[in-house]
Amino acid sequence: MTKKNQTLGEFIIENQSSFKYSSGELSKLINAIRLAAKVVNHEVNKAGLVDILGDAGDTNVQGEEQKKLDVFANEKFISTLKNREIVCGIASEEEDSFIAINSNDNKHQNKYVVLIDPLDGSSNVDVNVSVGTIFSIYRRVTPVGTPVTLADFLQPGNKQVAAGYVVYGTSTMLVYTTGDGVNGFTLNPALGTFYLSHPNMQFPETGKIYSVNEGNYVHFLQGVKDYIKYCQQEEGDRPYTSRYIGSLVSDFHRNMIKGGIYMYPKSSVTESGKLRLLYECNPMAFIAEQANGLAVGGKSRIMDIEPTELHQRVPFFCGSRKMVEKLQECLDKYH
Ligand SMILES: O=P(O)(O)OC[C@H]1O[C@](O)(COP(=O)(O)O)[C@@H](O)[C@@H]1O
Ligand SMILES: [Mg+2]
Ligand SMILES: [Mg+2]
Repeated sequence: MTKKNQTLGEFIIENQSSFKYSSGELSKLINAIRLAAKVVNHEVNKAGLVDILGDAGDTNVQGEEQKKLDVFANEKFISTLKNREIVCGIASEEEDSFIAINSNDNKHQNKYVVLIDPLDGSSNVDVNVSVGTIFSIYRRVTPVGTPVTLADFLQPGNKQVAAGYVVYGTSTMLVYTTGDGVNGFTLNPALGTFYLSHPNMQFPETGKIYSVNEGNYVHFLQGVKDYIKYCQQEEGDRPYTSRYIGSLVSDFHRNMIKGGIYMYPKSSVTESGKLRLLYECNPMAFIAEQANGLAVGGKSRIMDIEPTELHQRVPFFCGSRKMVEKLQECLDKYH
């Protein structure tokens, strides 16, 4: 029974039995993510006081300039998971390839792999605007006891066993699902404890907020342009309000609470869109669907896309059911 203000630790133990593969391993994994999130939160909160702002002076496999906090968060999540020997592999936005984790006895006994966007919204890091972390968890497909392979990571989103995000904002929250609804926990910084503050989160059926980088408008497909025009029309409960933080986690979180749609379409400049399927779109899609929302790439359900590459990008439309359906209606007219 979900009790408001239950600690995350209590919630994990209490809900372990409702998880069909429960052996305690996933609980340990979520606990490790909780710990790493607190370490990163501590650094983010005092970012201006320590030498952690600005560029790290390196580019990642996406060709993006890495921020010092990207590198810090990446190291913290990887070392926290590695040291606890609870995963057999990790893939990260900041790592070219996946990392195979050998347990001390070299027996690869663990059955979960984690895919992570250690710091989401990097363009906002230096300007004190909320950022996040995104994680996605799968059971491996290769036999336990053997080294993980790429196949363990290239699984469709509908195979996820858990997914979540941390938002480092005015407060710090960890929101996650194991396929049994979505729950949000707020960190009490004085106690260093996450408490259940948002039980059973649900996207409102519809909303009045649309989130898209309109700076790319001229490059969008006609169907997307039509939907944005629809949002801006003086009719019925419209025009909607445009809100775009530029951190997927923060835009998604606001829209899940208030009702809204987030869009990162493909365009003549970003042919496959910008967001990465495996550690941005799939985890957010799992949460959206568990919260009665929708997540599509256009016609296709994001979680049914068969991945082909670790860092592949896809167009992403996600949010309140009725708003995503209206967008699809606009797209269907042309494509
Ligand atoms: O600046 P743009 O092109 O609008 O892109 C913003 C989007 O890119 C991202 O920052 C990509 O994520 P990373 O910061 O993890 O690379 C999303 O969080 C955000 O929604
Ligand atoms: Mg990101
Ligand atoms: Mg990132």
